Amino acid sequence: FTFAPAPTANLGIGTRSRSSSSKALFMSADTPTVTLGIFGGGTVGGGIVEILSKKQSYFQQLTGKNIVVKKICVRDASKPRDFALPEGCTIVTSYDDILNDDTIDYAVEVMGGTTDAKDVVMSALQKGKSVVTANKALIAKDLPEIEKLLSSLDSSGTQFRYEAAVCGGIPVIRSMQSDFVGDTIQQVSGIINGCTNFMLTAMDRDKKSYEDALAQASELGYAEADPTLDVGGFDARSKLKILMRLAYGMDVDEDEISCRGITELTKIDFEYAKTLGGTIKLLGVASKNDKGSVSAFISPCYVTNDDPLSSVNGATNAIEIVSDNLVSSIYIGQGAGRYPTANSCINDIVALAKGDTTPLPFNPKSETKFANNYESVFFLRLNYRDQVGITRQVGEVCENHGVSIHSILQNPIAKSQESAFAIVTEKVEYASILKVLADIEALDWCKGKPFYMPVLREDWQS
Ligand SMILES: NC(=O)C1=CN([C@@H]2O[C@H](COP(=O)(O)OP(=O)(O)OC[C@H]3O[C@@H](n4cnc5c(N)ncnc54)[C@H](OP(=O)(O)O)[C@@H]3O)[C@@H](O)[C@H]2O)C=CC1
Ligand SMILES: N[C@@H](CC=O)C(=O)O
Repeated sequence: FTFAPAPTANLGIGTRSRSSSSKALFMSADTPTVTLGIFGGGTVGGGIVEILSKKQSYFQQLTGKNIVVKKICVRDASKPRDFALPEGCTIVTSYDDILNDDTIDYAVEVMGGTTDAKDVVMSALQKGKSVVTANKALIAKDLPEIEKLLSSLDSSGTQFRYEAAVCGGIPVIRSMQSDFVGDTIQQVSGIINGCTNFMLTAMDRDKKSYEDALAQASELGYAEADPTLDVGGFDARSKLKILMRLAYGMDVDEDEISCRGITELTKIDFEYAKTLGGTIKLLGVASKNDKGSVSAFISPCYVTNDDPLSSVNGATNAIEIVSDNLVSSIYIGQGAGRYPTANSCINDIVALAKGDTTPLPFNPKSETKFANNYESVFFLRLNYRDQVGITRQVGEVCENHGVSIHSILQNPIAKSQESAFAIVTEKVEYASILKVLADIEALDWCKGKPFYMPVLREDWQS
């Protein structure tokens, strides 16, 4: 390949640029090169390689450098890849092939997991390689340790970027790192898992079964390697934890965040949601209360049809940030999939190659406390064996825990042994709802675990 020499602006800022030494790998003998080692050649890794190939000369103009993928580390080197290997790039299976290669400037970690991925990221940083990752599970777990390492490094040119880790293609990390300095964030909420939003849309709108919806989401590259992380809400919880750190400077223990995925949802919940004039979305919500502490949860939520979130379908994500100055900012875009996610990694890679440093220091650690409770209107669904006095007993249980009932819905009973009705409460504490549910579950007519979900806006019926 021969390209015209690129402008030489920005050379050497934040990177260890060199002149190229190999014609096969490098496009021009006198254009500096930044060399990548990518850990992972799957959905995201493949997308990064494809975009880099497609926009190679544009990136050269933009950064003044050739951005070259030298090695891709995978688990199984013999597996066919669905992307073309760049010329001169080799597939390797040992992390050290990248980590110990001094000609590699940036490590891109897109293999997932939290054990080997952590070793790879820490080791790359220690060796002076800037790191770009899409791994929310790792960041949610280990960002403080990574930051500590970063601050101990001699070279401020060694950077760590993770735009793709939250909501795939939406540039929300960058925005939260740089656009809210003069603002105070009160609430961060929204649809932050593409796989489950795709599934809920497929089940509700397209009448697909849960299994078919999940199979299709996996096929399209939306699901995690272990889809339990998606359907169980854990992937969304990792992202919410990262957003909470950026919004409030707090490091909450992930396990403290109430986390319910979409596995408890049944057809009847969608039917009742429809009767109420809305639908169901898996949401992450972190909100400051009037005492200054922050509560958070991942849960299916009832959303009215006139709420903007109700029409966010497929793998699209949407995050609303409520803050004192900007009031409400909504970010909508593709939250999962090859190109949206790779696009965010590419933005990080190109920013590094240009010599940009991370917009601002990460939000400094604050003393903000986590409160494992929140207030909401709740939707409850109870499966029961029909008998006299059920609604009276439910009313009594609610009264015992100070929970006021707003309405009760019951579709005509088709099978007396297998019926379900729904209750909508007034605004109450989550802790009270848990007590109500425990008492109801102990009643002899109650079949299985009652289901509950918050109703998104407290003014939903006013
Ligand atoms: N897919 C998406 O929409 C998004 C994904 N992410 C994150 O990006 C990361 C990658 O996701 P994705 O591309 O979908 O995952 P894939 O499962 O598609 O790809 C993972 C790649 O990593 C390789 N790999 C996995 N484990 C190892 C290991 N121990 N040693 C060497 N190579 C390994 C695999 O090798 P092999 O091919 O040989 O099996 C594969 O090439 C994850 O952290 C994920 O959470 C973030 C946002 C969106
Ligand atoms: N599995 C994740 C991928 C992106 O983060 C999702 O579906 O959101």
